[in-house]
Amino acid sequence: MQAPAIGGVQVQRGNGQTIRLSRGASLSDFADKIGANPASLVQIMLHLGEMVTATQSVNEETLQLLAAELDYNLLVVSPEEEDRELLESFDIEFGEDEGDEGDLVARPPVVTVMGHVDHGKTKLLDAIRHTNEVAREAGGITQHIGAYQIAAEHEGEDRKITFIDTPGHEAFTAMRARGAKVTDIAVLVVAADDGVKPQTIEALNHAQAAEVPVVVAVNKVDKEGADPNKVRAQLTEYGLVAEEYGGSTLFVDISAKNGTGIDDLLEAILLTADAELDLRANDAMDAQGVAIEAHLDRGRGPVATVLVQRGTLRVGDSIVCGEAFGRVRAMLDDNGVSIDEAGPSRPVQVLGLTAVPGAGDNFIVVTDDRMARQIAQQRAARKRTADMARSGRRRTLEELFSEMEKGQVDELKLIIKGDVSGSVEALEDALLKIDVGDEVRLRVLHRAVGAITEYDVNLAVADDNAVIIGFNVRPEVRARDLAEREGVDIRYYSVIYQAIEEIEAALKGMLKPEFEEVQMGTAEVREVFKVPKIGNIAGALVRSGTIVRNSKARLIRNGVVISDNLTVSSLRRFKDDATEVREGFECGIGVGYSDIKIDDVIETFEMREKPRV
Ligand SMILES: Nc1nc2c(ncn2[C@@H]2O[C@H](COP(=O)(O)OP(=O)(O)OP(=O)(O)O)[C@@H](O)[C@H]2O)c(=O)[nH]1
Repeated sequence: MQAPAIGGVQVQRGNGQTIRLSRGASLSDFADKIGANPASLVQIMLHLGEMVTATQSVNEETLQLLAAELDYNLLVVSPEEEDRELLESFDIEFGEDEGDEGDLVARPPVVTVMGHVDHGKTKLLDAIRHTNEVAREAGGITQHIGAYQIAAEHEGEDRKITFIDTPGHEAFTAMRARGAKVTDIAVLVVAADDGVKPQTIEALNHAQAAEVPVVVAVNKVDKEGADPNKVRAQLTEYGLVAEEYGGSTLFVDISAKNGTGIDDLLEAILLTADAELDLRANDAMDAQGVAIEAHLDRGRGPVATVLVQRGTLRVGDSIVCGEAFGRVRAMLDDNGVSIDEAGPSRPVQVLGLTAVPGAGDNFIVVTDDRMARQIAQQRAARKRTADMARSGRRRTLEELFSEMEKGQVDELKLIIKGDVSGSVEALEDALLKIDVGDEVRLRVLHRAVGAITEYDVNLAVADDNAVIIGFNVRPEVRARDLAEREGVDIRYYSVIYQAIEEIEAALKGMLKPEFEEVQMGTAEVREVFKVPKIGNIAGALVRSGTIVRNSKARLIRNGVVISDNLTVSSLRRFKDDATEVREGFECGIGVGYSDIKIDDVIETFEMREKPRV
């Protein structure tokens, strides 16, 4: 075959041949597929006007550009597709093999409760469980396993409904970010005395994006000043028109506190399920479903709550769940009662896995332990590669801005977290006022008070390339890990005008970041000592990295920055001065600041010059 020169480089052309690459692949991966030299692909990209290194993960557009140039038909596969293919290689179809029409039986709807803070999600979930106490099996006691099932009477029939027992859209978003579809119906809780709030809309957006029908629970109608009709009117603006107003959404007035209206709400859920969804599953096949929640129990080992979506799960089954596998040793239902089998829509706690799966991981019953182990191991290996590629995949603020300049992105999505509501609001207002013409827009996806949580990071992942702004707050440990894994950009500020200046400068294309903060170490304060002349010294355990004398430091309490601009002025191991103390060791740290409390975290950092891309 003729191999023409492109920009002076000889590469075999594809003649329309199809190749497949995973999302976030590098030029090197591309080169592997077509048996070319990675360096020559780098040169071709340069010729096409893009500077990328061979190992850097590149976006789909770039891959397609290269494929078109070389005459290959490129299919970029998502992680979900890759997993589907992995399972297919074991002759397993996830979520598809529902059998013939005749094999399908009705299954209960799976419901998630969402809504604004304090509007009563938790109270409602408790109330629903409570109304059903009579139906509980003898000997059982309420177990919070992440989901529960109740029975409600509907048109003279006893019908079951499964509720996901983690209120809020955190769980919903986390699962959606992992491609899992768990919820059939969303109950949107709106307090009648408070009306529609930002998070009400956010929750609604999540439900609509996932194409999940919504039932509105207008809560707290017992309260003085409650105005349920106002809630109906407000939601009309967002496309939720109540049935009594000529629309198709069911609104139910309830009081989660007094337990009124709960039966009507359950009825509305079943009516919506019957009208809008055809919820059926094959209960005769090997079980498949999703992990909802999992943890490591000291006595019992990994414990996972799974939702069976199809088939019947039985004690003794070999299962694989994400990267965990094992044989079902025992199953417990939401009353803590040991059961032998669980059919579609039933949540059960499973014992016997080798590791703790992640929420949103799928589980599958396979023919034997060996197959379960192989699938789990292949997934783990693939995830390691993907993680490596991915940490470079999501774009940083700087890259987003450069794409905005080129007109490729016209919206910057932000998630703002701050220490007090005043500052969060002030920051949001100020940011939204930045005027850089019509081409680019700023959109705030979420703002709240408190440390940066896993939810925030998941939201940034689900909404592709949102940037998180931490105003005097820091991420929780798990959120930090997740952000690192997913490559989500988190920006820290402690002065409002600085945040505004940087974002404004950036939006105008003038951002020239030269220094970045690099975290060196964190230490947890265990004790506080008073030392004459020096002040308070923290007896601390180094949690991560290394604490180095004279480095810059800040003090964090409950995820909120108490003081910035500190310096590690004294550092001691036992009675001796130390220049540095590593992770896992105890030491005495003085930062020239007296308001230190037990459980505070001392974070040290360094300003490093940013490598130019
Ligand atoms: N009067 C009245 N108070 C209610 C009702 N439902 C909930 N509350 C109260 O409202 C407050 C918030 O209820 P929660 O159930 O914690 O609200 P939530 O939506 O789960 O809140 P977050 O978990 O913080 O998002 C609590 O003090 C409840 O007692 C109700 O129907 N009537």
